[in-house]
Amino acid sequence: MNHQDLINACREDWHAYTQHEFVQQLARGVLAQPAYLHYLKQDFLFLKQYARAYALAIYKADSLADMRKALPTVQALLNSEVNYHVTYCAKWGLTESDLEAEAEDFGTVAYTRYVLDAGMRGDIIDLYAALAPCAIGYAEIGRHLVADENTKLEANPFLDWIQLYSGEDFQQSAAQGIERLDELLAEVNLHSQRGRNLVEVFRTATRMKIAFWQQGLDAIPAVI
Ligand SMILES: Cc1ncc(CN)c(N)n1
Repeated sequence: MNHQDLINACREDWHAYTQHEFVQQLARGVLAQPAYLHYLKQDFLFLKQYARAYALAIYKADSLADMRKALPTVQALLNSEVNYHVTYCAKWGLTESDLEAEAEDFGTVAYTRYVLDAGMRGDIIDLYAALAPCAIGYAEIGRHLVADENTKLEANPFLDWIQLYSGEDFQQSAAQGIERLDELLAEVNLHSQRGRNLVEVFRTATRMKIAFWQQGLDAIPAVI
């Protein structure tokens, strides 16, 4: 099996994740600021936990060569994406201490601890299956948004976000992650118990991604 089998096995959830209303509003430049700010703060907390989970891939690897394969992504997360995120948040009036002081929302806790748990109780393939919807999904969203004629590319307050995830650096690092996942999945039969378990890990992580977008939208104060 390969990563495409994982996506095909949970098409509806995948669609709900990659075409979520949060993403549509961001693409049209109409997303309410409280939703975006909540997302940015939670995403900072997410990235820290995600880096911990990715570091688990080094712990779970059997050989030195496999340990090294996880290192570029851990480095990219800690030295590049998190730094970029902090700089980017400053443009929205959020300092690093604001980000650090933020409490983790329920969706952030549920999602990140699910990934850590799937990785800790399973092996390296379970871990990669739980990590995968992040990079694969954001790369797909980035590519789709720049290619879609309905995306507002001029005077869109969220253009930097679209450029980050459609950009060469992120696309390349996602492609490397997919290559590694496919290498590991090649030894598994999709229709075996093992294959079905991996689909369930991937599906659960994808459902958590839907909830993560939704918690951003839910942060918009109700108008009474
Ligand atoms: C929730 C989430 N998922 C994925 C990414 C892309 N690393 C992110 N920044 N935030």
